[in-house]
Amino acid sequence: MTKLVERTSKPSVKGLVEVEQLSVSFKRQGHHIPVLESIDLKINPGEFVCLLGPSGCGKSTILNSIAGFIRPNRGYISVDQRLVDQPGADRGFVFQQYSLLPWKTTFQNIEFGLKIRGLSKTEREALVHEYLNRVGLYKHRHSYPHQLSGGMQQRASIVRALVNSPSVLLMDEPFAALDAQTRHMMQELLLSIWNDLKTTVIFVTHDIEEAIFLSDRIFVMGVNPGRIKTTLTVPLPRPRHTDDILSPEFVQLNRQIFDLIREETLKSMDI
Ligand SMILES: Nc1ncnc2c1ncn2[C@@H]1O[C@H](COP(=O)(O)OP(=O)(O)OP(=O)(O)O)[C@@H](O)[C@H]1O
Repeated sequence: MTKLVERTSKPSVKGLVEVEQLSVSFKRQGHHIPVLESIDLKINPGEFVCLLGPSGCGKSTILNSIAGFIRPNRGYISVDQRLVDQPGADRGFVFQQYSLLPWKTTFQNIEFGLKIRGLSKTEREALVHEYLNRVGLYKHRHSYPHQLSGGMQQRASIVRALVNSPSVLLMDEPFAALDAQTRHMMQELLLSIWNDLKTTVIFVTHDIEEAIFLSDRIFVMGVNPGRIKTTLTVPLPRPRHTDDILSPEFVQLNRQIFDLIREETLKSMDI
C-alpha cells in the first residue's frame, strides 16, 4: 500500500465547486416534497469535505445534483466555473454498492473510461498499471469483480474514477459496507491518494469519526427540508494518523457533531 506522505504546498488548479441557492423537491403521490432548500457551498480546489447529517436529510441528493444526475428546481452548480447540467468526465463518482461491470476484469473496468476518451492501448496500459500498483491491485488485474473482496472492489472503483483525472471525486458512503478494519485501511489509502493527486473530494458519510479523520471541513446538515446547519473546520494537522482519534481536538469535535446531529435526528422523528 502507498505510504502516507506530507502534503506539499503546491495548490490544485482545478476542482472549484460552487453551489448557489440549490433547492430540490421530489414528486410523491402528486405532491412536490421539498428535500433541499437554499444550499450554498463553496469547495476550494483540492479540498476534502464531508457531508454529514441524519438519514434522509439530503446528503446523496446534493452529491447527485453535483454529479448532474438530478436537475435542481432552483439554483446553480458549477465546477471550475462551468455550469453543471449533466454528468461529465470532470466529476468522478464512487458509490456505496460495488459498481464494477461484472463481465469485465479489474483492468478492463478501469480501462473503460480511457478507451472512450481515445487513449492508445499503450497509454491505457501504462496509466492503469500505475494506478493498480498504487492501490495494491496489480496482481489482481485479470480478476473479475466476484473474485475480489469488498475492499478490493472499492479500491478498483476509486481507481476507475481517478484514472480519468476528474476535477472532483464524489463519494457516496463508499466504505459503509466494509468491516471496520478494512474501512480504516481504505480511509488511509484514500488520504494517501488524495495527498498525491490533490483532487477535490466531496464525501458523504453517516460516520462522525470517518468525517473528522478525512476532512478539511465538515458540512453538518439539518432536516425538513435539508439544509446546511453548520460548517466546521477540522483542526487536526495532516498527514492524519490512527492515533488522532484519541486527541482532545478529535474527541471534542466528535462530541460537538454528535450533539448537532442528535438534535436534528430528534427533530426528524418529531420527538
Ligand atoms: N428519486 C427520488 N424520488 C423521491 N424521493 C426521493 C428520491 N431521492 C431521494 N428522495 C427522498 O429525498 C430525501 C433525501 O434523500 P437522500 O438519499 O438524499 O438523503 P440522505 O441524507 O443521503 O439519506 P441516507 O443517509 O439515509 O442515505 C429522502 O426523504 C428520500 O426518500
